[in-house]
Amino acid sequence: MRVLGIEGTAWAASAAVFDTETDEVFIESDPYEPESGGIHPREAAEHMGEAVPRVVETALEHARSGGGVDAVAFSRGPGLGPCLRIVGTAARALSGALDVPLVGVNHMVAHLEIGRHQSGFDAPVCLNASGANAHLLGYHNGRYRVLGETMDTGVGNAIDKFTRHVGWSHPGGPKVEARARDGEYIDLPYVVKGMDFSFSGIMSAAKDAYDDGEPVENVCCGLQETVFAMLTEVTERALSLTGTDELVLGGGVGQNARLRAMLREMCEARGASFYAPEPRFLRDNAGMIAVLGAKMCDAGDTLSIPDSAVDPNFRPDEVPVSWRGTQESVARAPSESGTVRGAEATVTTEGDVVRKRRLPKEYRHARLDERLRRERTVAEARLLSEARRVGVPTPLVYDVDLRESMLTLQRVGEGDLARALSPEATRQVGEHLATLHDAGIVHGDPTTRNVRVSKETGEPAVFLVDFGLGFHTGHVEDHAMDLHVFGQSVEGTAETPEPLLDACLAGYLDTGGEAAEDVVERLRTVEGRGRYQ
Ligand SMILES: C[C@@H](O)[C@H](NC(=O)OP(=O)(O)OC[C@H]1O[C@@H](n2cnc3c(N)ncnc32)[C@H](O)[C@@H]1O)C(=O)O
Ligand SMILES: Nc1ncnc2c1ncn2[C@@H]1O[C@H](COP(=O)(O)OP(=O)(O)OP(=O)(O)O)[C@@H](O)[C@H]1O
Ligand SMILES: [Fe+2]
Repeated sequence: MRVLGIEGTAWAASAAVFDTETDEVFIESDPYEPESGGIHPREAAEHMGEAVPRVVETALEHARSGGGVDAVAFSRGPGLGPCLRIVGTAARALSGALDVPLVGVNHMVAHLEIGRHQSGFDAPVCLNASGANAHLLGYHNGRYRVLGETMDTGVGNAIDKFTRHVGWSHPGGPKVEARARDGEYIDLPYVVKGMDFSFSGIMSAAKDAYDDGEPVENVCCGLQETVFAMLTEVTERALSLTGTDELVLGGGVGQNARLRAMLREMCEARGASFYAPEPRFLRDNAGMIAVLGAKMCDAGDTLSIPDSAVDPNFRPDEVPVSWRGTQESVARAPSESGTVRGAEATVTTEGDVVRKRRLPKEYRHARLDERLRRERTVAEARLLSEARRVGVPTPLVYDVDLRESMLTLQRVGEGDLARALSPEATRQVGEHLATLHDAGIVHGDPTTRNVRVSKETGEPAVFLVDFGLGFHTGHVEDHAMDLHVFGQSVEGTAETPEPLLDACLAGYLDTGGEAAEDVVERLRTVEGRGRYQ
């Protein structure tokens, strides 16, 4: 089968032909390059109007030599409405004229499927690092689950905003990469919440540093080291949570050599396999649309013209994944023998005592690494004790060794919640989170791996562990984020998440009273936020 792919969500007018027999992908692209500032939707659409017919013609010419095409696949979203509509119109017209099926592809899922296709991995975690997006996806229960994502802008857009501020032309990513090579690392805010993260604080700090006279190459270096360390950390957390040992990278920012080096190093250190497609498949391109289009077409997942509207806010977790088995999953049964390797630390159990040591992470800048290990060890020791004082079951802290970033803790529970999920247990998680929040504490990373379950007395009793990302706050948004992080971890790994999540919220509301109602309301906003900016 040969599939024609058409891409044009924002800047790349691109057409491709994928031949399923030879696995060859022919790509013809024509980028829109704004004269000044960022991507302007109207100008971008004008570019699509001119360039799409041209690149399509070139691709079709290529296909004709092989006998034509058997299907037309196009990017349905997410992206800029005016651009998407031009691509949609072109695709509909072509499928009609050539009398072949029409396939509507989610651009973000295409960014990850190309890596899965080329790597041959079964069930990887996927990091999409693109301009308008940044998220971690894993296939589970018939959908791609968002395990973590940006709480504000996409990673490329964040970098591009900084480069606009210093007067560089779009796109800024490659310029930051080049200048960072001559720079020295500077400290910038580092914000991760479980597997979610945010760029707004670091971007304002980077602009301020530049305005205050810090040499731009140093700001570029600090920016890359911080932003990519954040992405690598949350990726490692997703590997740890799901138990998988495969990672694929997608998206235009994936062209950055420093990001790829960090991810590769992190994977090597934990014995995971890493795959990054070559650059022509990382940046926006129609090749990835054609490749996923072929899989969808093969599964009979085609569109009638009336159902083929584009969707500028098309989320990857909305896509019914027709081309994969429903039993496949990114989640593996966690192993718990001897030394456990979390995302951050190595945990060794000796009788009733566990030693949690935050070993240096070679992938991140030594100064950043030292700062994070120290801050988190201190926060964890303090918050474990404070939580315990307000009545939340946590391990006793026996010893704190800051030089080694090591905590000696009481061993609690017989296993992780990930292996003992029940509505009774998640209800208790809800209750404990409400108690914590009422005391002005957030956990910061309440996943199913950071809750221990004991069944000594028959009924499950849960303990919260791993407060390294916790902090003091009375903000509704921070409290809602705790619930959101827990929800994402349950959805990404549980067989039937709904009753578990309902029980958690019921426990939260029963214990937390009126304040909890505000938090749950905010949770709905957090979940419904269209984060594509
Ligand atoms: C929805 C769709 O239109 C959007 N596409 C998109 O953002 O284009 P993409 O090609 O995936 O990524 C472009 C981004 O990738 C960044 N970029 C390109 N080369 C880079 C490099 N060497 N280092 C860092 N960033 C780089 C650019 O600065 C720009 O922000 C998306 O996938 O989010
Ligand atoms: N006090 C404890 N008692 C029993 N088991 C524990 C205790 N603390 C941690 N563990 C176990 O060790 C695992 C890793 O611990 P922890 O989550 O603290 O490390 P981490 O590296 O910060 O993990 P991550 O960042 O991936 O959540 C936990 O999933 C849990 O199974
Ligand atoms: Fe993209």
